Amino acid sequence: MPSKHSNMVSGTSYIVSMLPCCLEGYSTIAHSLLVMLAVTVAHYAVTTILLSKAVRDESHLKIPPVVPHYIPFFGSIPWQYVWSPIEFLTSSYYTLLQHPVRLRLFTRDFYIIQRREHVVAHLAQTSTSNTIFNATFLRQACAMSDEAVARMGSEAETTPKYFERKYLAAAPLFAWSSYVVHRYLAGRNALLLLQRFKKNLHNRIAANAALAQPEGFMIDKFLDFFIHDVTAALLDAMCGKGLLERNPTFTGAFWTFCDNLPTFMKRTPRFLAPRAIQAREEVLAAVADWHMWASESFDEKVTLLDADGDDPFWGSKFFRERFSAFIHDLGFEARDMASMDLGFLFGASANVTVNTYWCAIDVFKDKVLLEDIRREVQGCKVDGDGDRSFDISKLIQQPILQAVFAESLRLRCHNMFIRKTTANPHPRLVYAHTWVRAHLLRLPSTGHMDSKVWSNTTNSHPVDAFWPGRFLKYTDDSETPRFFLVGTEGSWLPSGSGANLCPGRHFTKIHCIVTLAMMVESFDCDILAEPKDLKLDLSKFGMGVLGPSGKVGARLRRGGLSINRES
Ligand code: HEM
Repeated sequence: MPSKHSNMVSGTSYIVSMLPCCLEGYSTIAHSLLVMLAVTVAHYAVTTILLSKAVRDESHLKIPPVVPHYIPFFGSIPWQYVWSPIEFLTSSYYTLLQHPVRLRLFTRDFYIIQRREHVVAHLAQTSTSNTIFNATFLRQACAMSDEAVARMGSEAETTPKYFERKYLAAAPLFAWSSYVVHRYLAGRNALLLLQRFKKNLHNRIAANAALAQPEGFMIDKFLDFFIHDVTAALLDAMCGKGLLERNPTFTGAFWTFCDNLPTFMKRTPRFLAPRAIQAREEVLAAVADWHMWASESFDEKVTLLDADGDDPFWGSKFFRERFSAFIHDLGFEARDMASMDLGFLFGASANVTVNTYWCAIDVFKDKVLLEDIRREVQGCKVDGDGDRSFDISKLIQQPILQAVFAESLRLRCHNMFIRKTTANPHPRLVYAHTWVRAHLLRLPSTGHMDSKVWSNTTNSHPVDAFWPGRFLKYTDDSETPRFFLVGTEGSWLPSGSGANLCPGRHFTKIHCIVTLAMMVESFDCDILAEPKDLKLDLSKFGMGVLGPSGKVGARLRRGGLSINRES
């Protein structure tokens, strides 16, 4: 029987006998780690040298250099973008570079284009297309079927004969659809839309029973007023009354849908986002129901059209003709048509509502600004029309109203323009880089936060603070400021620029200014929010106007001039 002592000896000798083996194991690991470290450092060094070589090369045609990165296969993973996108785009290494760069992510290359002249020059190009974004938005956010999305992006589709594709590098159906939308939102059509919106909003404010209480009322979410009154007035103005009358819970579900854009774009599964997916189903069913009802109720021979060809069922010729073209001429499914119109309603309502909401917060929070705005609004009342109306063309020229609108968009609207290139870029970019065909470009609108453009010399109003004075200039001989955008070209791009410029940009301005005018006229409002609640919610960064991160309550009571219902 082995003694205790002999056990110890054999245990010790076992350990001793294992040592070389373990050390060998450790040294293999250490060796592998050293090799990996050497590879990553060498890879980083090589990509850094290539970058600086490319930057010094001043020949006209070159491909943007790859951003230096350590691990060959992974590429540069922009972690900072996830938790602080604004900081990433304004101060990270990539964006401080003065020329476009290529970001390699696994096997894919993305181009980041910074500096306003580069961004503007690229947006101006008709050889790039935003089809990739449109298709992804329709498929992932609006649940359009793969077949319909494929048709929208197909070069084989034909458009109505009257449409001649002239300048957009988009597939025929996208290009035609864009043309029709631009026509709907321009000239007299836009004026009619505005008149309907103004009247609807006026009537909704006049009919708001809670506002009629002498002591006013509190709302937990000030945004609810915008969702249920302002957005509803706009939806009625676009679609006629049928959509909301037949689907009374539409506005709430619609807002849940709009608010969840990132959820849909990330393809979050239903079990993680049941409310968002349910809301999307509800709004899609409502739009399909409105389509069905309007197409059954409208009779070409009987229905009375107004002088501009609009009818009460479809609300406007635009929706009626679009439905007819896609369903009857092109044979699209009713469900896909609902996705298409839902996408349009999103584009037409989400950003404009949130920006107007911010403007109201800014104005009601600052009593001096509120007085200035009330003075401007008073100066635009139409003589002899009681308290009912404003001279709109004068109203939208008011400097402080315009400055509030523009400053809110500068501060809160952060777009990421995603483009696919199809040809070489504009010749103006002589010292910039050009790129090969069919690559994705991402063009952030970081100019909005460029302190060289937006701050004064003493930096008394930092770029991340709301200050409408940035857009105002006082001339020597006048007490009244002038609204001023000169010098900010390319640094203020809420509506994009160039070939895909937002067709709703004029309506956006009028919507905001008219809504603000009606609100300051009709009621007083205390904004009940802590400064931390008014910080930007970055979850939708790159997708338009960002909302506040916290809950913003308000106390509203009728004030200013009371308004009567318009017939
Ligand atoms: C604050 C409000 C708004 C912002 C920030 C905004 C922003 C934009 C931007 C940046 C684009 C171009 C995207 C690109 O270049 O890839 C765009 C396109 C578009 N916007 Fe707006 N927009 C606003 C309001 C509106 C309104 C009120 C409408 C309609 C009434 C509208 C309808 C559209 C449509 C239909 C497109 C696509 C146009 C096309 O396919 O050619 N937008 N918007």
